[in-house]
Amino acid sequence: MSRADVHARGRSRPVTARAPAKVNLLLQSGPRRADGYHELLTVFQALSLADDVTAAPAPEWGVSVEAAPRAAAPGEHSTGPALVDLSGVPLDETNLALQAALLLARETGAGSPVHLTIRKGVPVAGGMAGGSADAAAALVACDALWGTGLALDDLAELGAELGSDVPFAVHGRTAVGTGRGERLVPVLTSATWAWVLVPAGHELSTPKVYAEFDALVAAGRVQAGAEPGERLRAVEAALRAGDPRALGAALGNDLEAAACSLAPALTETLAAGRAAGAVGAIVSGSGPTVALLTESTRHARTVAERLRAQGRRALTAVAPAPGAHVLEPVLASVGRPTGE
Ligand SMILES: C[C@@](CO)(OP(=O)(O)O)[C@H](O)COP(=O)(O)OP(=O)(O)OC[C@H]1O[C@@H](n2ccc(N)nc2=O)[C@H](O)[C@@H]1O
Ligand SMILES: Nc1ncnc2c1ncn2[C@@H]1O[C@H](COP(=O)(O)OP(=O)(O)O)[C@@H](O)[C@H]1O
Repeated sequence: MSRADVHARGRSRPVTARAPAKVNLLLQSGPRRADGYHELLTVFQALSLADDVTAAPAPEWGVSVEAAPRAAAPGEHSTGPALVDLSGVPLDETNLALQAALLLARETGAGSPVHLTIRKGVPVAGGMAGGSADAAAALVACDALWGTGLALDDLAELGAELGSDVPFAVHGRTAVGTGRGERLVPVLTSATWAWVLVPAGHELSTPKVYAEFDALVAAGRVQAGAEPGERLRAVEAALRAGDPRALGAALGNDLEAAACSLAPALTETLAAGRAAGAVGAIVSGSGPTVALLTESTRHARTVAERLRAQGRRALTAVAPAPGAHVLEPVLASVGRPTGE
């Protein structure tokens, strides 16, 4: 494609894209590889909890962040700000959304400077891949703004250079991830799954959690990647059957012991989630968000309310959600996830 074609297909107005947070229904980790990454067998599921990124033509490259407005939950009459702490989001060239825009510009030769505005609904450093969602949304928004017209697979491949979770944020839905998590195969599920997310109010660093996992494996306290096929089959069967209790029983995360070792209060949060009626409770990815599976959206609201009554934060979300996609202007203000 020539540069002239690219500009003819691009847009002159700002473009907003939305990309989902994720939970890992299953995360099995082998030992650390020579390149420093762990070989994973994971099942990702994308949530209605999401970040939006607006790309607007600007004199110079830049990024800013604000809290996403929250839609009214059913039965509520007003909306309010999302309770996401934005202080952990870098506003320099280490920001994953800005890195994504610069990478796409470099690879295609098409881009001119943009200012990116991130509206965050996903807790930062919470094990829900919010930074990866921002990178995926920036790729999709800039692709539309500049008219580069890359296929989703090409955007996902570029995204893998920025982080292992970025390809999944591009594709969304439910998928098995292998390699370092960047190689994806979709999983069939026609059911809607209802989640409650309990943010911890502090961050956990992904590299530190993997390092703690290595230490626990070396000490013989955790096994690296036991019985991968069997556990994957149980998750896939529950997804196909649309059975929340079966899926709740099949959830598993090899990083959970490491996350609980670094943040011991998580053990109590997992127990509180089960006691509140969740059919499955798991640390999301490297944590510290706890993801609770429930039987229906109504049940999710009940579980969330029980947890809030104990003074905990609880967000509700449904899954699977689509991957990164452009929001046409009329839709940009609707469809926000609900929650406390
Ligand atoms: C644990 C998971 C589970 O989905 O998600 P989060 O909890 O961070 O959301 C992922 O493996 C995180 O993926 P992501 O956050 O994209 O990590 P990357 O930027 O690629 O890597 C950051 C660091 O994590 C470690 N890392 C990551 C992926 C992997 N398969 N093995 C690793 O050991 C490495 O120390 C690496 O330097
Ligand atoms: N756009 C972004 N949003 C959030 N974090 C970002 C972003 N860009 C870079 N980061 C860095 O990535 C780290 C991990 O953030 P995040 O993706 O939210 O969590 P996790 O890896 O636990 O899923 C943050 O601590 C921050 O330093």
